[in-house]
This record gives sequence, C-alpha cells and structure tokens, in this order.
Amino acid sequence: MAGIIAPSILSADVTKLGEDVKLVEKAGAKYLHIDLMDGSFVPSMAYGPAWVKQLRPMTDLFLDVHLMAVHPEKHVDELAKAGADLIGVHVEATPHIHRVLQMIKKAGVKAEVVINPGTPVSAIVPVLGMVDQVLVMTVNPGFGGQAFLPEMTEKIKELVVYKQELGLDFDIEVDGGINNETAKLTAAAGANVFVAGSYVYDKKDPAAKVQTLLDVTK
Ligand SMILES: O=C(CO)[C@@H](O)[C@H](O)COP(=O)(O)O
Ligand SMILES: [Co+2]
Repeated sequence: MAGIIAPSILSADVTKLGEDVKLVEKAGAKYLHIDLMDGSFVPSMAYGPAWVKQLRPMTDLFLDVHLMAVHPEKHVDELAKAGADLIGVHVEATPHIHRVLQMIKKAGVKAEVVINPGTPVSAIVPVLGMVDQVLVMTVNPGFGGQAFLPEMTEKIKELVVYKQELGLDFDIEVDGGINNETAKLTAAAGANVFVAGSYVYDKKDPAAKVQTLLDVTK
C-alpha cells in the first residue's frame, strides 16, 4: 500500500494557494501539512489558525497541523475550531506534553507528538499510548528546503518496535528533506506518512511529484 502524502504549504505559492492545494489533492495526496511557526520556538513565522479556517472549506484533504510554538496549549482550541483534523505538538515545547495531548483529544481532533532531531524516542514513550501519530523530524524545524538527516531513520525503526511491543496503532510521519530517495528510505524503515514541501512545490509539476512519492512508498 502506498504511503500517505502530505504536501507542506510552506513551499507553496501563497498568491495561488487554492490552486496549489487542488493540484496535489487531484494527484492523490491525502493530507495537507500546515506549519504553524511562532518566531520563538523556531526562528521563522508562518501561518496560523486563520489560514486553517480559510483552507478548511476549500479542500477535503486531511488538515495535518504542525504546531511549532511555545505554550502550545494556547492554540489548541482555536486550531480545532478552525478545522484542523490533527494537531502535532513538540515534546520540546512544553513541560506538560501529556496535558496538551489530552486537550487535543478533548477538542475532538487527532493528536500527534513531534520530536526534534536532538530528542530521543525514549522522551515520548510515556505518551505513545495517547497519540494517533508520531512525527519524527528529519531536519531541525523552522525552514523548508533543508537536507534530510539520515540518522533519523533509526528512530523510525525504534518506533516500529515500540508499536509491536506495546500493541499500539499510531502512524509514523516524517518531515524535512523528503524527496523520492528519502521517502523510499524512510518507508523501508517503517514510516507511512510523508511530508514534502520543497520537493513538491519548488520546481515544476507538483502533481507529478506527488505521484512519484506515492510510487516510491508502496
Ligand atoms: O516543519 C517543517 C519545517 O520546519 C516542514 O514541514 C517543511 O515545510 C518541510 O519542508 P521540506 O524540507 O520538505 O522542504
Ligand atoms: Co512541518
């Protein structure tokens, strides 16, 4: 079965965002990855609940919101009301990851925990039973277009073992430097959701790029 492809709008053309979203939807992407950056947890700023709200009626894609913000609890309810299908929270962004994940579930949205390249899988073991998805960052968050960190594939393999040992059912998403080669590599390690920004949107033909990602993750 092919992986779930989640084009990241961080690399889309904001002046024709609607068109860029439709292109990848028609090509077979199932998720739309929306990066929310606060200029504090990460150096850049990007998007916010208003973007989620405007995108919601324009597409049937599953809205996969990657929250890169300090005090993530402040944004959960607004993002859920705006129409997010899933909210991902960095374990590094809060001393209360368990509470924030509880809030996300209470808001009726799927919950994801995210780990930075410098964070080991052991840091999220206590919450693995609460989440629908784990996001393994394969670059340091904050920017699109960075090079994939190959050593992160070990974390994917570790998560696969935890899933089996603990009898859990979460998806494993990768984000950062994903292209035809790294999608194949991470799929082989056990990832099943693939975020891709610059690979899909930077050059010509986003639809063809989505098709390639579907093919290499089979
Ligand atoms: O969360 C992030 C960056 O922090 C991403 O979702 C980027 O949008 C990925 O961009 P590429 O590495 O695929 O260009
Ligand atoms: Co992201």
